[in-house]
Amino acid sequence: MHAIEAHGLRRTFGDVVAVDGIDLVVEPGEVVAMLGPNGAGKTTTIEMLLGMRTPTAGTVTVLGGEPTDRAVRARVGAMLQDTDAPGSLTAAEVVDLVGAYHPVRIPTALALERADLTEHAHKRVSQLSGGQRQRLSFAIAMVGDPDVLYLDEPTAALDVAARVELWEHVRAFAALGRTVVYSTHNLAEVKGTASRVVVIDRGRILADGAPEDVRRLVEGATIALTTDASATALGALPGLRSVEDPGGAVRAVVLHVTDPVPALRTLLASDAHVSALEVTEASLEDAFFALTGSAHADARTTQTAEEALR
Ligand SMILES: Nc1ncnc2c1ncn2[C@@H]1O[C@H](COP(=O)(O)OP(=O)(O)OP(=O)(O)O)[C@@H](O)[C@H]1O
Repeated sequence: MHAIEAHGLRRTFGDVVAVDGIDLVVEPGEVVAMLGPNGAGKTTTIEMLLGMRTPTAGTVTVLGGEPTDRAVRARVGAMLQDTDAPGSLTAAEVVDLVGAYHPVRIPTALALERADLTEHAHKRVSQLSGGQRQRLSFAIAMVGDPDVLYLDEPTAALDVAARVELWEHVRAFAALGRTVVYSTHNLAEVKGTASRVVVIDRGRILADGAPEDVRRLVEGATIALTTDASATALGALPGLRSVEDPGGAVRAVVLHVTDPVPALRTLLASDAHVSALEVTEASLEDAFFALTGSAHADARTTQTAEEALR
């Protein structure tokens, strides 16, 4: 049995097509990162997988049943972007309440511990900071010991240390063989956590596979170096992406090219002094930009680099 099976999922809001025909089959134990820019349709997709939002078209099955079935809901945990809990209750009381709904649950203290909220357990929700409230949402999502866990941009309000902790807890949870689907627009949050990445933009899936496979969808390399080459010489290089300290005698330069060899040959054949040379193959970030058409953003950067050299 698949953990999640969605076919032809579509959702419109008036004229806006938020989700435009998504097919997604997730097996138990997979950790899927739904990666996409703002407005890509990630939240709407998660809401439909949760049975909270009715699809305009398409079907969803979770753990072999309807996502709206009580028995299915009891085995699903969700951390959404804005979960409201009664401000007058303490964090522990809220987790307790949600735990009482689940036939199988973990102790409240353990859920709070996994969310690093133990020391704030007896604070009222209204007294928690934004990040602490987000961690409370994580504790709520975990208390029912779910088989399927959805996390919608779970680290948005968290500081760096809290982010690291949260991903450690997610990885430990996934290591138990549970299914996790999370949304993010932060590439750093794909690496090391997701076993699979689904790149989504304008309501459609653009790529779906292991992070390594998605990265391989784009060819190319990034060349970083420091040089005293003239502005004219730099301007003639292909794939110029950024120039640091354009007015200085020595500049840090980044190029993105399909084939690094001709660019390197041009550079090294010139009289310019080149140091700190680093060539790296295309990253997941490059793949993401290429797939989502955020290449426009790249073009803008290049233009800025060229303008900086003028
Ligand atoms: N309730 C709604 N009413 C009208 N339009 C909506 C509604 N919810 C979402 N949309 C629109 O649907 C599109 C997809 O939104 P969604 O929130 O699913 O994207 P997202 O990928 O989660 O974005 P973000 O990263 O910014 O949270 C957007 O254009 C959004 O404005």
